[in-house]
Amino acid sequence: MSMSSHDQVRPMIWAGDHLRLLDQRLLPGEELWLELRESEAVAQAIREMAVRGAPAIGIAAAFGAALAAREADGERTKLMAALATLGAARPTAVNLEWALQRMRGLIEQTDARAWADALLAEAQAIHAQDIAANHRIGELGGALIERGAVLTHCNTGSLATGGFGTALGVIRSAWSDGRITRVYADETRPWLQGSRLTAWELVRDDIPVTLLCEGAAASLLASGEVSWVVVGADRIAANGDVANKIGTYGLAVLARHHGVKFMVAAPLSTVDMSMSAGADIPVEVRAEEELLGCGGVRVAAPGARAWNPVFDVTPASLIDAIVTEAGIVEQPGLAGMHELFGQRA
Ligand SMILES: CSC[C@@H](O)[C@@H](O)C(=O)COP(=O)(O)O
Repeated sequence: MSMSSHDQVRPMIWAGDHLRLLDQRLLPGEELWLELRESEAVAQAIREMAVRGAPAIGIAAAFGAALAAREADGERTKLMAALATLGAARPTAVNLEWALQRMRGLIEQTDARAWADALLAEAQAIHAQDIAANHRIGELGGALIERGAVLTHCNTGSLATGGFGTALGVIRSAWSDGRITRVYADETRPWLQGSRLTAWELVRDDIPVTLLCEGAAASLLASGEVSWVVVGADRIAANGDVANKIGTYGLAVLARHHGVKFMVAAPLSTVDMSMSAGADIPVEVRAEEELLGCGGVRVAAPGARAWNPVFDVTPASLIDAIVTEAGIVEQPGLAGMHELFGQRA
């Protein structure tokens, strides 16, 4: 199935009795929709990055839980085991566990015979709420941007969420208000979410995008052209520390050094007030092979090893604003985070 330019991209669609999922590993070359009929297939799609991006994996897991409810046929142990498998698929983005906790709460409140319908309705609600949250984040974050160029990292757009995007939603919104002169996007090694996915989304929206390798970010920020670095998040701790795609921390250091503002845009489902500081956030380390090659072709010298952490933690002190659908925390710290989020997230 192909999509024409300007269609709203959705990373997944519930198709009556199964989940249709756009395989992000093949973009932009091929638009292949996977048909997932079992919860284990959804867990595998999350583990193997067919779907990625914190909110999107939470939504996919919710649909996976709905499939699991059908498979379990009223057997609580079976259903809970399937939810545990989904939850273990990736460790850093709290959105995954957040969505599954909503499902567990519902299982407690609902008669076993109604689990399948109730969990499906909840998954659809999570999906719709995420899209609405993104639009609000876009409005709030977009209004912070003074006219200038922005730099973003990884992919935080429609593909990484229910639709529209977090950091990319901010950029979309500020672009349509005429506040952005140019969008720079890091290519984002090793999965190239920037060059494959962010560029694909922006080009479809007729928003000009200029790619750079992460190593060029210092020179770009030194040039004075960029007014904001805008990124997403996989988990935000109670003190405002932020886990996001590897390389985000380096960008925040560079931004502070060059007097460039640094914004984190994320929905409430990414805020984890139970985690007191970023040091406690589990950081996923993926296979060495992902880094030793490119596009499936080995490029590193034979015998070389690789260290492949796929997220890092940016201290709150380097962040100027955390933007959520509930509002903005400026210069985030414990007090500001508690004032806005309390026990909500
Ligand atoms: C709105 S997406 C926010 C984050 O999930 C995003 O910046 C990111 O780090 C995605 O990492 P990925 O490994 O592609 O799942």
